Amino acid sequence: MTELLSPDQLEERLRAIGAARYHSLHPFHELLHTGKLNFGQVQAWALNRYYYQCNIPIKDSVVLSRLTSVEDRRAWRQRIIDHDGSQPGEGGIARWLKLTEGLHLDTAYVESCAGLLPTTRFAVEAYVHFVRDRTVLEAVASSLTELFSPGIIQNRVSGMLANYDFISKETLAYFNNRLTEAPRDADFALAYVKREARRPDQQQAVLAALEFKCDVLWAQLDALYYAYVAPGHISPGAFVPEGFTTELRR
Ligand SMILES: O=C(O)c1cc(C(=O)O)c2c(n1)C(=O)C(=O)c1cc(C(=O)O)[nH]c1-2
Repeated sequence: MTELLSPDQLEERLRAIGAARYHSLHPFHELLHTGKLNFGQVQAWALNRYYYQCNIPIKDSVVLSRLTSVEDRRAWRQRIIDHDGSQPGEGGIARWLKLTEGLHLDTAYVESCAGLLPTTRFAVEAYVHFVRDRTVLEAVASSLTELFSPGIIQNRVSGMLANYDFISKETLAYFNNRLTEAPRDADFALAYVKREARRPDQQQAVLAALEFKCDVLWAQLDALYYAYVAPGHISPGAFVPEGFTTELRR
């Protein structure tokens, strides 16, 4: 029988999953942050990640609809506002489009999602389906990768600014807001699971939800690596950068 963990032991186990499986450890991120990728490879990353960005508020709307307490919904709805904004041109999705625009990608093409790698689509959709089909506790727990995102975002922003002449503070503005939004969201989700996971089976489900989410993030980077770095097999129909080469910058 699995033992019942104290709330703090549960947190410790969650943090251990992040330390072992978060996408900060993926070799594609290492290349991205240290300036090794060429322009086309960075374009491919931003284009594919757009699909994650635009599905996050859909995912959060599903979670919102499943939370039964007014207080929890009040807190959760801020996530949707953060990404969708309250006016045209505001919010995280619009800020992500500033990045893709800065990388010379046509906005209509990005928004059409026509150039995605199939794995990007499948991984992101698996996340949306997970929060719909599993318990609301697992749905909340699956957002807990955000506990680990401020570190990688800081590395990414400083690394990309230092290493790519085609990247500026303005194009990376998306990440500024995340540095305050992510800890706020993660604190809420962590308190929620520590409070609500009161049985061993629920605690195991929470841990498995975080592992699942790490897989969602990891699979997206595996797909980028396979298509745009090595061996460089771009899926039929997916984005092909101009003058595509898998040669890395030195
Ligand atoms: O840049 C990153 O590495 C990163 C990671 C994650 C994450 O850990 O899921 C998110 C984000 N960014 C992000 O910008 C974001 O809005 C976000 C929402 C969520 C979520 O699961 O609800 N994760 C993340």
